[in-house]
Amino acid sequence: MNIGLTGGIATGKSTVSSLLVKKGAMLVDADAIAREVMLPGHPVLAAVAEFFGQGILQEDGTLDRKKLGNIVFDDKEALKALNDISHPEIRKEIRKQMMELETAYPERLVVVDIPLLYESGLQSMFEEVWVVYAPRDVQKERLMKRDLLSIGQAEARLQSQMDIEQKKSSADRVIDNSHSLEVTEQQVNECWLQMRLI
Ligand SMILES: CC(C)(COP(=O)(O)OP(=O)(O)OC[C@H]1O[C@@H](n2cnc3c(N)ncnc32)[C@H](O)[C@@H]1O)[C@@H](O)C(=O)NCCC(=O)NCCS
Ligand SMILES: Nc1ncnc2c1ncn2[C@@H]1O[C@H](COP(=O)(O)OP(=O)(O)OP(=O)(O)O)[C@@H](O)[C@H]1O
Repeated sequence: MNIGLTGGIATGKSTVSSLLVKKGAMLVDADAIAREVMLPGHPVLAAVAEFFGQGILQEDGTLDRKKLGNIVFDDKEALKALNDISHPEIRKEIRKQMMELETAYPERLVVVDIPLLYESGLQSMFEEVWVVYAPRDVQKERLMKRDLLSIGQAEARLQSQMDIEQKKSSADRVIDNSHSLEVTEQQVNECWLQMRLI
C-alpha cells in the first residue's frame, strides 16, 4: 500500500511525514533524494555545474544551494533547465526506493513525500494522494521564518509552484495544517485509520 504526500513549500509535509513514520509508515523522501544527486561526484551535479557555470560550486566542490536557489527561483527558464537536468534521476530513484520498500514491507504503508508531485504529473504512481494544506499567507510566513527569506524571496519560491488551493482541490485527502500540531496529528490519525480499513 502506498500514498503520495504533497503540498506546497513549507505547508508541513515533513511534519506530517514524521507523524506517519511514528505510526509505522515507511518513508521515501524526494527532497533527500534531490540532495543526494547534488553531492560532489554525482553526474547530476556535474551537469548542473556545466550548465550554470562552476561559480555555483563552493571551494570544496559542494553546491552553493543559496546561490542556485536565488538564480532559479527568479527565472522560469533557469528553473526549467535545472528541472530537466535533475528530475529524471530523482524520479528514477524515487521509483526504485518505493519498489524496494513495498517488496520488503508489504504490510506497511509506504509514504512518498514529493513536493512537486502534481507539477510533475506523478499522481498515477500512487493509490492515493494526500495534500498537506496551509493557506498561502500562512505558508509564506512559515517559509520566511524557517528559511530566513525576505518577502520577495518567499514570493518567488511560492510562484514557482502550483497554487496550494489547486493542489487541495485535486487531493484524495487533505490534511489541514493551518492550526496547532495537535489538530494536525488528529487528522493524521483519522487518515491512518481510514487507510487501514481499505
Ligand atoms: C534549487 C535548490 C538548490 C535550492 O536549495 P534549498 O536548500 O534552498 O532548498 P531545498 O532543496 O531544501 O528545497 C526546499 C523546497 O523548495 C521547493 N523546491 C525545490 N526545488 C524546486 C523546484 N525545482 N521547483 C519548485 N519548487 C522547488 C520544494 O518545495 C522544496 O521542498 C534545490 O531546491 C534543488 O536542487 N532543486 C532542484 C531539485 C528539486 O526539484 N527538488 C525538489 C523536488 S524533489
Ligand atoms: N501546525 C504548525 N504550526 C506552526 N508551525 C508549523 C506547523 N507545522 C509546521 N510548522 C513549521 O512550518 C515550517 C514548515 O514545515 P515543514 O518543514 O514540515 O514543511 P514542508 O512542507 O516539509 O516544507 P518544504 O517542502 O519547504 O521542505 C517549519 O518551520 C515547521 O516547524
